[in-house]
Formats: sequence, C-alpha cells, structure tokens
Amino acid sequence: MTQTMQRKLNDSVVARWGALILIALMMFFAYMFVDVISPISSLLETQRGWSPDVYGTVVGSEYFLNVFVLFLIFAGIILDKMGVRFTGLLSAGLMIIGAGIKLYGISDYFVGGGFGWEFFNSFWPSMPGSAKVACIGFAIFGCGAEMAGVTVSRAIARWFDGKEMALAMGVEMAIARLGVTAVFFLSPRLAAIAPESVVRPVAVVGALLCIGFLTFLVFTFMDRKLDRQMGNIEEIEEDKFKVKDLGNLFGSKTFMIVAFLCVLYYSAIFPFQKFAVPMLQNTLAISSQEASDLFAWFPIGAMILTPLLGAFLDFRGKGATMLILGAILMCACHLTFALVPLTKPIAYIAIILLGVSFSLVPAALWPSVPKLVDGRYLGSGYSVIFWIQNLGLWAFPLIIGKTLQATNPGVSEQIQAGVEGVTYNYTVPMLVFASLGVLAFFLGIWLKRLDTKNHYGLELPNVKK
Ligand SMILES: C[C@H](NC(=O)[C@@H](N)CCCCN)C(=O)O
Repeated sequence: MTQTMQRKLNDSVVARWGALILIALMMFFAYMFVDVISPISSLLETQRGWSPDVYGTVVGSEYFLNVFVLFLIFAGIILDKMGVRFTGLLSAGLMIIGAGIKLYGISDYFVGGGFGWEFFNSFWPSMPGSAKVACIGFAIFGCGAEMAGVTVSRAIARWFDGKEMALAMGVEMAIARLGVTAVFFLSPRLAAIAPESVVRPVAVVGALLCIGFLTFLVFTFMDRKLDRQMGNIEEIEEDKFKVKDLGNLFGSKTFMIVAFLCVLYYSAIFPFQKFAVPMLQNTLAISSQEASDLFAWFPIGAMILTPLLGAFLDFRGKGATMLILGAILMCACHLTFALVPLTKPIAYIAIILLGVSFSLVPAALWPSVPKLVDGRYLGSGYSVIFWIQNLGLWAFPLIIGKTLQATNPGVSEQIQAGVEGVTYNYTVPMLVFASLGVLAFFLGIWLKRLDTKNHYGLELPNVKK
C-alpha cells in the first residue's frame, strides 16, 4: 500500500459535513414517507376500511421484499460491488417508484373502480384492494429505504473514518428523526383540509422524495472526487467483497448478538411508532391530531440527544453500557403505557423518556459495527443487521395488529359501522413491546461481558488522539 500525504476532501470539515447534510436530506424525506400514514390510521379505517389487522399488514409490508426475497442481502452485495453512488441513486429511485404505487392504491381514482380495482378485490377478501396495492408499493419503497439506510451508514463510515464518526451518524439520524417529527405534525393537518382525505399527505410527502433524489445526486459528485483522491492511497482490489464474507458475519457470535439486540430493540420502536397515535388517541380519549402532536415529542427528544450521545461515544466511549441503559428505559416506558392509568402528563414523560432511550441505542449501536466488522465488507455487515432487524419490523406490526384485534373483539366492526365512542384497549400490545425490552437488556449484558473478555473496544472512544 502506497502512502502519500495528500490532503483529501474529507479532511476539510466543511466538505465532510456538507456531504453529510446532502445524504441526510435523502433520509429526512424517506423517514417522512415511512410514517406518513401513521398519524391517520383512524381515518384509513373509516375512509378505506382498514382494520388494525389490515393496517398492520400494510405497514409491515415495507420490509417484505427485504426479508423474504433477501433484497437487503443483495443490497449489501450491490453496495460493496458497485459503491455508494450507484446504490444511493438506485435506492432513491426505488423509493419514488414505490411511493407512486402506494399513492395509486389509496387514491380516489383506484378505490372508485379505477384500473386494477376489480382484480385486486377478486381474492383475499379480508384485505381491501387499496391495501393490497399499497402493500406492493410500500414493499418496493422499503427496498429503496433500507438500501439507502445501509448506503448512508457505509458512506458516513468512509467519509468520517478516524474522525467524528459517531457524531456524524448521530447528526444523520437526528435529521431523519426531524423528518418523523415533521410528518407527525404535517400529515394529520394535510389530511384534515376539507374535504378530509387520506390521499393528500401521501401525495405531498411522496413528491418530496424527488428532492431527496436530487440532494443525493449532488453528493455523488463530491464522493467521486473523494474516490479519486483515495484511489491514490488505497489498494482497490482489497476492497472487493467476497460471498464467503457473509459466512464470516453469520459465524461471528458478537456480530450476531448486536444484530439480535438490534431486532429486539427496534421492533419495539418503529412498529410502536405506527400504533402510538391510535394508542394515545384511544387511551387518553383525545383527537388524532392531539395524539400526533403529543407523539411528535418522541422523535424530537431523540433528535436532540442522538448527536450529543454520538459525540459522547466519540470522546468517552461506553457504547455497550449505553445499549443496556436504552433497553431498560424502553421497557419502563412501554410498561407505563401498558399498566399505569394514563394521563396526559404521564404520557408526555413516557414519550420523552422513550425518545431518550431511542437516542442511547442508535447512537451506540451503529458506530459500534465498524469495530466488529472488517471495513472491506462493512456494507454487507450493515445489510445483514438490517435484514435481521427487518424481520422484526415486518413481523411486529402484524403481531400487534392481530393482537389488538383479538383482544378487542367486535370493536373494528363497530367503528366501521359508524358507532360513536368505541375504543380499543392497548394493554396486551404494549406488554408485547415491553417484553422485547427485557430480552434486549439481557443481550446488552452479554455483549458487555464479551467485550470485557475479548477487547473489541465497544466501551472505548472512537476518536484517535
Ligand atoms: C439508522 C437506523 N435505521 C434503521 O434501523 C433502518 N433499518 C430502519 C429504518 C426504519 C424506516 N424504514 C435508525 O433509524 O436508527
């Protein structure tokens, strides 16, 4: 390997943080679209006939192709072989196509008997045609969104190698969380404009995805320049991914613990995000807009704290401890929703503390991966973790939707028939989420023990002095 003292583009603070903002903007719009229907699930029940079971199936479909067609694994291989520029643009394109199909599925044109309506209503009668088409669109969108997530992590790891990497990942996640806050604020308001419609928020946020495509396109020019500069000092052949590397990942105990901790933790967060608004709405007897505004504090908390905790990890370390604390906090919050008679102040406190938990775990988890995986197949490392995580993100909305319906017999039918004052009880679904926190806690303890024994450096700072 030939070493030169050439100053690279990512040595400039402005250039590397500028690059980060460009890629984070794509994720900002992606995360907006991911949750665009979360605050309007009640309206989808009355306007499109989506019961909790149907709704759970639609929101889980985002991960279907990633998990069952192994798209995420291919995404990692594509990323390691084709690089961040090609893969990022491909992901942004897939997100736009998927969003367009989902929009078509819930559109007034389609449900009014438009092209394909008859076919999509000719099978699986418990699932409305609008939900089936939405599932197809969301599954394609999900391939793009998750591939983008892996690509962005890989890009940050490269641009911030030996620099403020955890802070950069924290800032990227904070910008993505800002997207979630924005959509929880925006979506119910857009839907409420007369005539009340579930289509408007999906159309507006879908259009915003095109801006994300453009910001990533600008980033590709910067990344090409960095690549040319790095070409001088790196052995390109060494960078090639080999399929047997997947075996190394699945065979590594520590890596698998991190992956399982990730699936357990995130399955109690992202799927909860899909049910939080109706849960608060039903439990506190408030409007969906009020519930949505209350829940918006969750990503706000995470947004403020994630970069700070990322910086803490960069300079002080304690990654494994942060994972354990995050799991305890998440479990306590879900138990509160399940078992404590909920009032607005209690709900605010639990939502904000859940936001703190959602800063501790992501801020520690993602920057720890490069400590466990060889940089040559880091893209595949992130993909495998995302793939295992996606299994949970697909399964838990379904499980929660079915549990909610099973523990509240007849409620969906009454709501769809227009009966006033009928509510769901969320105790059992919230206990399911809390149990995931308990398991994540034990995995965190195990990980910390292994780190002490084998010195992976999970408790050590990232910044080399
Ligand atoms: C960085 C991390 N992202 C993920 O875990 C994604 N696999 C899931 C994103 C969910 C929306 N599709 C995070 O946001 O903390």
